[in-house]
Amino acid sequence: MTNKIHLICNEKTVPLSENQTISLGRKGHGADLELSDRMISRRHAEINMRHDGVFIQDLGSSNGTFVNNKRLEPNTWTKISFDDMIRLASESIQLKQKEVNNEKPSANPSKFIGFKQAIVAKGSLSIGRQSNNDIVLDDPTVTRQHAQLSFENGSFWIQDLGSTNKTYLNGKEVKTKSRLKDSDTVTISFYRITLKDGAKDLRKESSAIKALSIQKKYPNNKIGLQDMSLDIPHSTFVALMGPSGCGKSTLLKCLNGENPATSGEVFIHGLSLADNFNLIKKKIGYVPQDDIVHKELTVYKTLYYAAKLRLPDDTALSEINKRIDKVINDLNLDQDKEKDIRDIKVGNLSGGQRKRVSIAVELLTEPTILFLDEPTSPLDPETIESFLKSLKKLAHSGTTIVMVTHKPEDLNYVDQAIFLGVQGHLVFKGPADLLTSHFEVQNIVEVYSKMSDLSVVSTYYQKPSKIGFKSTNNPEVKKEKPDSYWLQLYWLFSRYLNIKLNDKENLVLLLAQPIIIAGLVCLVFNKFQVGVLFLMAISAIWFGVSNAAKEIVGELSVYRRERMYNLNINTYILSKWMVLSLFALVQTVIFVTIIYLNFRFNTFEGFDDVYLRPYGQSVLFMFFISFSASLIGLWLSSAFNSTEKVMTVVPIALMPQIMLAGVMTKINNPVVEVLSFFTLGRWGTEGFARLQDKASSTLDSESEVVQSVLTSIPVQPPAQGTMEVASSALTVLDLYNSDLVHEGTLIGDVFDSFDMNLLVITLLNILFYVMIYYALKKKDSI
Ligand SMILES: Nc1ncnc2c1ncn2[C@@H]1O[C@H](COP(=O)(O)OP(=O)(O)OP(=O)(O)O)[C@@H](O)[C@H]1O
Repeated sequence: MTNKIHLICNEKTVPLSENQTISLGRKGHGADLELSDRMISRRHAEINMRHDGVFIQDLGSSNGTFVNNKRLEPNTWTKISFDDMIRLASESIQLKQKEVNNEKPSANPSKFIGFKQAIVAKGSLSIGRQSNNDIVLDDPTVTRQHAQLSFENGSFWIQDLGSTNKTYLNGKEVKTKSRLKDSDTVTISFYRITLKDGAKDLRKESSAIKALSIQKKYPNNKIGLQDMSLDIPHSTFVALMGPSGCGKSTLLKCLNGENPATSGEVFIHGLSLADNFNLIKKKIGYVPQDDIVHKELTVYKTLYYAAKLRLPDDTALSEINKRIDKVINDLNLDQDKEKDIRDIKVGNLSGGQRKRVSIAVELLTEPTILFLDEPTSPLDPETIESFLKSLKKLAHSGTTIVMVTHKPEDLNYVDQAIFLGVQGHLVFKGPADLLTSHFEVQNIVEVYSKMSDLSVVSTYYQKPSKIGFKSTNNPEVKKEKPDSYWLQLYWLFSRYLNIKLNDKENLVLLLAQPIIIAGLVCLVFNKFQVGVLFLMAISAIWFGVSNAAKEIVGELSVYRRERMYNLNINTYILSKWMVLSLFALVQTVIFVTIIYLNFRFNTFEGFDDVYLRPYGQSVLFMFFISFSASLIGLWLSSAFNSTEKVMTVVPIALMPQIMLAGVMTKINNPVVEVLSFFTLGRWGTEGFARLQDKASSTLDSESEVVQSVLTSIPVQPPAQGTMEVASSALTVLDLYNSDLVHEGTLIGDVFDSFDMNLLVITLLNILFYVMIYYALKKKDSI
């Protein structure tokens, strides 16, 4: 039996060992001593026993830590003794000396000194989120059974058990069972595991953000940020301010890895951002200036799909719902008792609520740091107050928040401020209430005006000391592939389909399009002819392009944010293409059915066999054109940065489809013909003509009649006179444009079959797919 110091709270007792830090926090958040009072912050306080006594420090909790009724300064160690009254919010804690049996190796080695012995004794230790693991890492981004440490053949080993967010050994993903040396570091989420120290939560050990001598130069040689260093402690709420264009967003993107610094290094909880980006990015929340939510989805669906796309695959629905409830509660989103906010569409929320939903999406993964770019700009003063109060509460319960703002009054809610002068100079970092005195002015507005003058800025510029710092150039940050392509594709498809189906107005318009256009075709053409086939091809192109043109550009902020997290470009494109194709199929069926029925039952007397045929193949071919045209629309949508620009270029993309199809005018110029190879208008019309001729040729006896009807119908202006309508033996192909489909053209007979038409369209699809891919990839570095 030995005497040991214990911490006692309610019925719980935790022994203290020398050099051991015990964390205290709210139940369910992985603290060593968990307290159930809701007033307790997630990471409330820490107690540490050293050779010279026992010390306590408050970790910036919302409701404070008290020793003998005196509130402790956050992040400052205070010595405590057996007689002290220690209180965390309303929970009392006592320090006591107790007699205990000598300990045996613990089941949870993270709380045990002999970590290596524990592995040897058990043979292997499981690591994961679920409570039955030997090492429990209570973090939503950790998989239930995440990894395993083992001792075999005289060596220690680490193996990832197929976790969603991976296990890293010295910064590299553990793909196969790997030998572990004493000097190695295993990282899972923000837990660092070494054979010497066991599992440690890095968030408790070092500053949240440390930037060492970072600089940003844009490719056009414009300086985004001048050399600067920063150190942001954990659980602080920081305002990032400065005149317009001084580099606030640039700094935010350097710190969160979206657009890394050109030189220098950023550390997040002691881990190099460049070396560990794939790990760190899962624990960073970032809400850019634009909302990162879809207006068509309800709040619940928004959070549900975000959870499905970001949390480990094995997260049960009950866990997801619990997390959704928690983030809604943390952000005070459920104040309206009349209607559950979960059921309200994001588009029907106020600006402040919408911003909170964007933040809620980010909080699902329990980020350790939250970057917010001007969240208060669109909010009214009343909303700002409650909004910033909930952010402050969030920061003091463990989430470091860096918020870009222009509003001086926001400083009343933050702990620290960082101020940038023009041209990216760091001119102030420290407690927010010292900002004006630092610049010897009366108010923040004067700080702004002083820091807009370059000559004044240089006197306040805080140039970092380079002593002992080795500069790294261009820390390359790579975007990661998703954890499962199929699952990501499934959830993206499902979310996008939901968005489209929820937009009822758009749905009605989509269905009205084929009815109106096909109706007009039937009205204008009293008999079936090549002009109808041409308009079928052009309508299919129109459906495809117009349905897709706004679909990427309209959600660029969501794309960029998700891409930073783990979005794969291919699954993204495919999810869009699949949903758009479904709509294209419905539109095509409606269109072809109307055309078919009209010309089937409304024929010239004696020419009953002249109508659109075969029905099935016509539907499939028109769908194929529309499906292919969706790619043109998606390419336009990915190549430009605003919906207005895309809508301006849509007609430019559509006109060649009409002009180069060979119906309006004969194609007899080699340059124009080469251009026509790249249009769906040409291959679509030609394909329809071939289908028609194939069907007519089976009519044997009537074939001449068929052909004569086709040729006997005058082509509508302006095509009059442009077609060969000379002989009654002509086919639709002849009517269409003999130069395009017969010998004597650049490519002669090579494409003289329907199958070849399909092949060319397929090749065009590949071309456009590659173009979309690279247009989207380019957005990574912007
Ligand atoms: N991708 C880029 N390429 C070139 N220059 C850029 C790029 N992004 C930003 N800049 C320039 O870097 C400077 C800082 O821009 P940044 O957007 O970071 O400023 P800001 O302080 O956030 O501005 P605001 O308050 O208006 O949002 C500006 O002069 C801007 O024109």
